[in-house]
Amino acid sequence: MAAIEATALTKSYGRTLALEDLSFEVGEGEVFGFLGPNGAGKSTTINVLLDFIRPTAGEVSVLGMDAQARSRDIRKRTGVLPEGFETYDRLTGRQHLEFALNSKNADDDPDELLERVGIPDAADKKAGGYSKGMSQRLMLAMALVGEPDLLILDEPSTGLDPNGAREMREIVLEEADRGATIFFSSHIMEQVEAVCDRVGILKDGQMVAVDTVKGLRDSVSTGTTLRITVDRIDNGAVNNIRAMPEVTAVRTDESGPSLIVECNGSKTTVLNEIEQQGLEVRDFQTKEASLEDVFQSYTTGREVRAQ
Ligand SMILES: Nc1ncnc2c1ncn2[C@@H]1O[C@H](COP(=O)(O)OP(=O)(O)OP(=O)(O)O)[C@@H](O)[C@H]1O
Repeated sequence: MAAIEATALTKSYGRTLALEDLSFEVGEGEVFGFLGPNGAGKSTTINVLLDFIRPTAGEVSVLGMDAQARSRDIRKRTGVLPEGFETYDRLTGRQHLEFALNSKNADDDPDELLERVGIPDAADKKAGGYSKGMSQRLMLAMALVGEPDLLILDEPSTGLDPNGAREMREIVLEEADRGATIFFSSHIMEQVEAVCDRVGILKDGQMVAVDTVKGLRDSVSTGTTLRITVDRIDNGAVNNIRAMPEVTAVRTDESGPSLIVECNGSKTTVLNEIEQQGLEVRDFQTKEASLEDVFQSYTTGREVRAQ
């Protein structure tokens, strides 16, 4: 059973088409990254999954249940960290958690939850005095209440410092280990790259790519760039390497000294040829397209070449 199954979803707000014939599936236990530029339709999709808004057309099932007919049952088994949701100034961290525990009929220990999200001393302080990062951590603790089967995290790193962002990643991985499915929207590519099994890229309400990070990289990268540190640069050798069928470009960098070789074939063949040309290979690095490059390629149409 898929944890989320969206079929031909369309949502229009007047003349704005926020989602257009959007279909995708998230497997049970999967960590799925949901990327898209501002206005692509990410929040709209999440709101449809939770039945906060109704689609103009199409169907969604969440945890095997129809998102509209069974929204209460779905929300009981789902932890949500919504984007831009504000804590209640006059309630303490513990009171926020008690509210979440009651609504989920769960019996987690609020202190343990706050400890887990890194704000153990905040339990009895009013949320009005929390920093942005503390509020975000409290919201995460609320999402974790009751060991949900599905976690929907909308921009979970908002307001977090680098340590907070790392702890967030660790919690996502722990939850995945426990067997939860995680649907994770983010603009921070390192976060997505570090935790997601698969990534979907949304643009103008349509899913323009869905794959593993590696699969996405392979789909846009026009080749591999090798930076090879050699003992010296020899123009004759460089010309011979440039003439290899798998090599598309060679640049030299006197500092190093290094050769920067763009190739479409095996890097071993290139390295062997460099040695055949009498140069000594001292070190080499391979640079692949980053998820950032991939995102740019799918959302702006610009060609990608790893630098
Ligand atoms: N309540 C609304 N009324 C009218 N238009 C809306 C409404 N909510 C969203 N839209 C429009 O629908 C489109 C998708 O918006 P959505 O908020 O889902 O995008 P998003 O990918 O979450 O963006 P962001 O990354 O900026 O949060 C946008 O063009 C937006 O202006």
